[in-house]
Amino acid sequence: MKSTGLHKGEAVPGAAKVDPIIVIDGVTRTFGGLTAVDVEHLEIPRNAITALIGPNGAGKTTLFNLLTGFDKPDAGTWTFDGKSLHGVPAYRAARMGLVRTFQLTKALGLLTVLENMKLGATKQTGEHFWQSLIPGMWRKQEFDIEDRAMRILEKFKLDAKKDDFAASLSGGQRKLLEMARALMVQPRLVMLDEPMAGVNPALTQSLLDHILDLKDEGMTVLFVEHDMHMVRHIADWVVVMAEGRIVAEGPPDAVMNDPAVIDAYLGAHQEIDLGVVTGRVSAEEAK
Ligand SMILES: Nc1ncnc2c1ncn2[C@@H]1O[C@H](COP(=O)(O)OP(=O)(O)OP(=O)(O)O)[C@@H](O)[C@H]1O
Repeated sequence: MKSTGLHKGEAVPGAAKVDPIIVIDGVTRTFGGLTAVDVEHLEIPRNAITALIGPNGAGKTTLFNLLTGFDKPDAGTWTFDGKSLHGVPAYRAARMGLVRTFQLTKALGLLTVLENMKLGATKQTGEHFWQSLIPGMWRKQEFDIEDRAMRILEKFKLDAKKDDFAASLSGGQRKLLEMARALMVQPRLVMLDEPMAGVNPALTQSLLDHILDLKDEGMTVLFVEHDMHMVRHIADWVVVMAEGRIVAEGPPDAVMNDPAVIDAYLGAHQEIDLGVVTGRVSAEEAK
């Protein structure tokens, strides 16, 4: 079910949300003379699926990197659940409940699927010196982590592969593993960078279902995607970036029919099904 009634007032860039989980103010990031991100104000609605779209080089990944502590802005502030995340490194953001996946998957090929999952767990008692002196406590936690990992792997139908090296998985299975691993920290916000890129059509539906499940389980999802079918299908809210700025936002149908968006982004691809551009749909199927 699509979530509606997410914003207050008009659906214009910077629109206030009824219950925002992320609030961004004046965030800029430049590389030399290039302004990659220049976001005046942006709110991401809680317990909804928001798509961040825009042409190549619009600054989507850079914004993801900033929000998750993988990069530092030149200026600006942002909060997650009312707490400032400025200067908070990625591992601490993950502990606070904000995790992300990458455009190119970061599953560690020479670790098994289960080992990758265990690495995703934070707040490990073993990390604390004094607690690590009580071995029983550590073992109990190790058991709980493995138990949780197996439950998530079962859901993602990767349980039979738990002892396989991540390198032996297909591209799509690696994406599933990356998403599964992100869930090890019991996040409140999951950020996915191009979850569909390189995913074999056979796994597409299962990936979409997993993303929809995250919302049903109470999580918030923010994802970057070039596949407009997917955006239309699962997004409750769409934010459009071009040249570092937010140029439009609103419910998917309204945004995708907005002439400014068509100019800034969809223009060149209007006639082509983007599934064809990403290789998910053949030109014949798109007709
Ligand atoms: N580390 C960097 N050093 C220099 N320039 C960078 C760096 N990272 C990003 N840029 C530049 O910043 C701009 C925004 O890039 P970014 O990767 O955020 O765009 P994007 O919207 O994610 O694009 P795509 O859809 O192609 O992934 C681009 O012009 C890019 O070349």
